[in-house]
Amino acid sequence: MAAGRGYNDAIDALNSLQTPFDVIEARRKAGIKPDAASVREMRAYLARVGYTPRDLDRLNIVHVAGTKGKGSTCAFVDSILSRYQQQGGPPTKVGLFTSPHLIAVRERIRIGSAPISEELFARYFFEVWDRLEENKHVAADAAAPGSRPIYSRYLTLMSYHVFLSEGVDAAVYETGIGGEYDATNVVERPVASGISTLGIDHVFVLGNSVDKIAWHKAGIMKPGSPAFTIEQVPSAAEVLKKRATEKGVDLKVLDIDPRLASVKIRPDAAFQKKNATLAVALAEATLKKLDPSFSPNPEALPREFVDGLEQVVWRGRCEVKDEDTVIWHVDGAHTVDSLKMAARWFVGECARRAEAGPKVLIFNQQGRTEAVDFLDGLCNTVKNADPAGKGFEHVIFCTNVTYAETGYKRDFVNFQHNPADIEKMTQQRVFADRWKTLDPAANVLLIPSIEEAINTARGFAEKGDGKKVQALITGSLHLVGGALGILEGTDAL
Ligand SMILES: Nc1ncnc2c1ncn2[C@@H]1O[C@H](COP(=O)(O)OP(=O)(O)OP(=O)(O)O)[C@@H](O)[C@H]1O
Ligand SMILES: [Mg+2]
Ligand SMILES: [Mg+2]
Repeated sequence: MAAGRGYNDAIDALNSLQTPFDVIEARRKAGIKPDAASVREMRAYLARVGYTPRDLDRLNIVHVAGTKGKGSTCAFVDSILSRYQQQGGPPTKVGLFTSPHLIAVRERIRIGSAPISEELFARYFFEVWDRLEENKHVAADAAAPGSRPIYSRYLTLMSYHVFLSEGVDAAVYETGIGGEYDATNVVERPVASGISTLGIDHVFVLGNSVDKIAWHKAGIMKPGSPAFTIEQVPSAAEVLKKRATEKGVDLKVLDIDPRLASVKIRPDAAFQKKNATLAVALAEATLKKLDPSFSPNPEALPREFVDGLEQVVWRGRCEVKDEDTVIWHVDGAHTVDSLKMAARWFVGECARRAEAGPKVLIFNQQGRTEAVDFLDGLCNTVKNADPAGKGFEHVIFCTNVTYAETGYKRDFVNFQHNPADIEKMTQQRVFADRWKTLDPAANVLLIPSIEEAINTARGFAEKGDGKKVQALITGSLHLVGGALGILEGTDAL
């Protein structure tokens, strides 16, 4: 481990906790997946850091699982609760834990909606590091003495330490993968649980059908805590209902909240209204718990809710950035369904412009072979929206390597992918071949870094007739985070 104890040292130490590519592969082949032991292990680490699950009750946790919309829902809840905090509370301090990160690791742990500072991050990171070492024999049956949690679990563990140390009294938690065996599921008495839209993702860990996936997500519902979800596909809805009954949980299935009719939800799309509906219910449940005098008004949302929903900041999702020669559309969608959604949003934005130039796609998704099937919906949605059936003119597949010269930004170092695949652009070649069959008219390019991909798109504007290029950057939050970092520099956080 590095000798220093600054932020960069913390990120280096954290990166050392990534499971390397060859270990991931070996586990995959052996069929090893997270199970109940993963949560026992988290509890053991929690004990080594000095906490019991009872201590987490002080955080009044709102817990959110789902395939898509978790982060957005959490951001809405955080934003609403923050308005109450700003007026003197309750709550007095709001914490937000999300994943993955877009620009910097510390984004995952926020207080008052702002990522914790580098200084605070480094301090708490090493406090956890030292406590794990000092107490390495505690609960030795559940976690090997001297072992450390892997990357995402370490951050989860650290978030509890940060929030408890800083006196957070309402904390919004996004699950990492699934729910039942997720690191965040050490919480036993959440204030409320919410399950956002379910679909197919993380097939190896969670299973290959929506009902299997729903079983995992349902694992965050806890007896004694209210639970909410929104409309789901029937097979998912059924599993959620069944598991709620088994657990003795009263699961409320919410239709789009009619009180949102007068609220400007962005983007103006049904999926986002579902996220907002869920967020409103979760925020109401939290406020009821924290303030016995709070009672929801069934007719209209209070000002704090409206402001919280309308002014939420959730970067990298449906963002438009108007540059001199390029209009960038940036969205971190990375499943079949959410990419269709992103494509629809993109064509909607393009349709509003009378004078506009060629459409350019910058796409990547690293390490998931099934990602090649993400392309069909993306290609066809754009083609079908055009009266002449014209799709993207230029299609760029790049890696998630940030810079042409210096490689990855420290916060994006990733040992979990096969380095040879990135070097040879193996995955991008598969994407390119597929796109050529989907749209033979497209100019398909392979470009090694995000920086060069962005410059290539800018180049199309120079060669064009002065009309602005309309570019969509999508497929991966790593790609989108790297792109925003390049487009905005350090201001992106
Ligand atoms: N309810 C939803 N249904 C379908 N797609 C959605 C929904 N909510 C958001 N999306 C799409 O998915 C993208 C990611 O949204 P968000 O960050 O809220 O999801 P997440 O569940 O946190 O995903 P991740 O797996 O990256 O953690 C958005 O940019 C949007 O395109
Ligand atoms: Mg996900
Ligand atoms: Mg997320």
